[in-house]
Amino acid sequence: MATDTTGSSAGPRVLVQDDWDKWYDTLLRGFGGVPEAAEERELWNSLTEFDRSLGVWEGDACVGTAGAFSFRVTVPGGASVPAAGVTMVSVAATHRRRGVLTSMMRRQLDDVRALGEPLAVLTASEPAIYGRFGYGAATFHLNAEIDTSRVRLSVPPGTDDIRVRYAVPADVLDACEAVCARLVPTRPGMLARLPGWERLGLLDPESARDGASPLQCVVAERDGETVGYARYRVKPSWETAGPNGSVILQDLAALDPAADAALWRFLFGIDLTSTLVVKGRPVDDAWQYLVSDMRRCRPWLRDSLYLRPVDVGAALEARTYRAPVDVVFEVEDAFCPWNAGRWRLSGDAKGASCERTADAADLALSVRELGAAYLGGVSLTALAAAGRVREVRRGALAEASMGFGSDVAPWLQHGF
Ligand SMILES: CC(=O)SCCNC(=O)CCNC(=O)[C@H](O)C(C)(C)COP(=O)(O)OP(=O)(O)OC[C@H]1O[C@@H](n2cnc3c(N)ncnc32)[C@H](O)[C@@H]1OP(=O)(O)O
Repeated sequence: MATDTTGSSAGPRVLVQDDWDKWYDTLLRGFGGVPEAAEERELWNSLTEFDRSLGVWEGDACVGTAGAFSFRVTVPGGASVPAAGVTMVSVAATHRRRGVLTSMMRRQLDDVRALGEPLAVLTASEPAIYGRFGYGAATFHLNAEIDTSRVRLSVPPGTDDIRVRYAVPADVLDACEAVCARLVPTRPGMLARLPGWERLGLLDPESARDGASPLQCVVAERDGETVGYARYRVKPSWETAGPNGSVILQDLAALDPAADAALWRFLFGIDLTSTLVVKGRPVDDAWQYLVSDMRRCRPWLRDSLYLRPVDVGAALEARTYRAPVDVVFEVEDAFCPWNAGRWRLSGDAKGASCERTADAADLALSVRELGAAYLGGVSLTALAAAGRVREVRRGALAEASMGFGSDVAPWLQHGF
């Protein structure tokens, strides 16, 4: 990757430490200009990968920002694949719609390719921005607002063997991280933790609480071993008819069904509350199958991780396929033309090869659809029904769609 830090043209140039404050203030202003608490700002400064962060400057004024983190993302089959985590994208409102974002996306994807990362991933402030650059929505978040005064939870056998106890979040951080680390390989879309990122889960600025308590934490233990945890806030409310508080779940992880159910049972039962607000959960989260009344849980979905294959061949080879696939894809990729053309994918549950071919195409699609389907959460059949994938050889769609699917819903465990 280029490390030019001297460029004075309007093109993107690599960020240096001394410019970070100006660069970050440009980013904050792009998101409305509300200052961040010192601990949050300091955390993002420490996590910034300077050699892969870009700024666009006009004189000494920063007018564009874009960063990338060197993530590894779990793909179907359990491998952990290098992925650029695109982040901190903004363009000054004085310079919008002049191609500044496009110039940063161009430079960034060229750099990602040069680094040999097969994938780029991001979460989007607005879904309409990144499709043109080849990103497809690959994972979704389940959100809910559960009426815990009405909805009952039935728990599986073994739940009573779990002890749920309060803990200071920082005191049990290592044990919580160990739980997460065991879960990362089990679900496509999850990110392996980079050094320093564990602090994200402890961030607790007053500005983020909206009247709720500081972060609270419980751990689930079986025979003294930590098998899960939940971090949440409580927002009390006193009304004429009595207490009507809310529990706002930040994150929860558990190693088995009993530990998971014990944590949800705890959250459902916190005194003086009648609503459990749940955001950013996997779409197949187990609590849905334990509740007495799903309608009163008010579930809704939101797009979460957008994925772009930067090297189609390497990306398709990096994952496995739950049923045998032998299909030629005709890939359209206007923004990264090195991907365009025909690729033969041959794979199964053990491994895969994906090479350039002159053979006739079986399926035609753009790299954006390939990105959407890549983690197994969006089916190629569904995309074909929307006209986004075209079946050329009869039978190829069902074969590829079956192979690409994932039994476990892909999920991104936190934003970035
Ligand atoms: C991964 C992340 O960090 S997500 C965060 C993204 N940042 C934000 O939302 C902060 C606020 N918004 C901004 O800073 C800017 O408006 C940006 C970054 C979204 C766009 O920057 P710009 O420099 O204006 O984009 P640029 O001029 O390169 O636009 C390229 C194309 O995308 C389109 N586009 C840009 N932004 C949007 C949008 N929000 N919605 C729909 N289309 C958009 C443009 O219309 C243009 O289309 P065209 O090629 O057909 O003319």
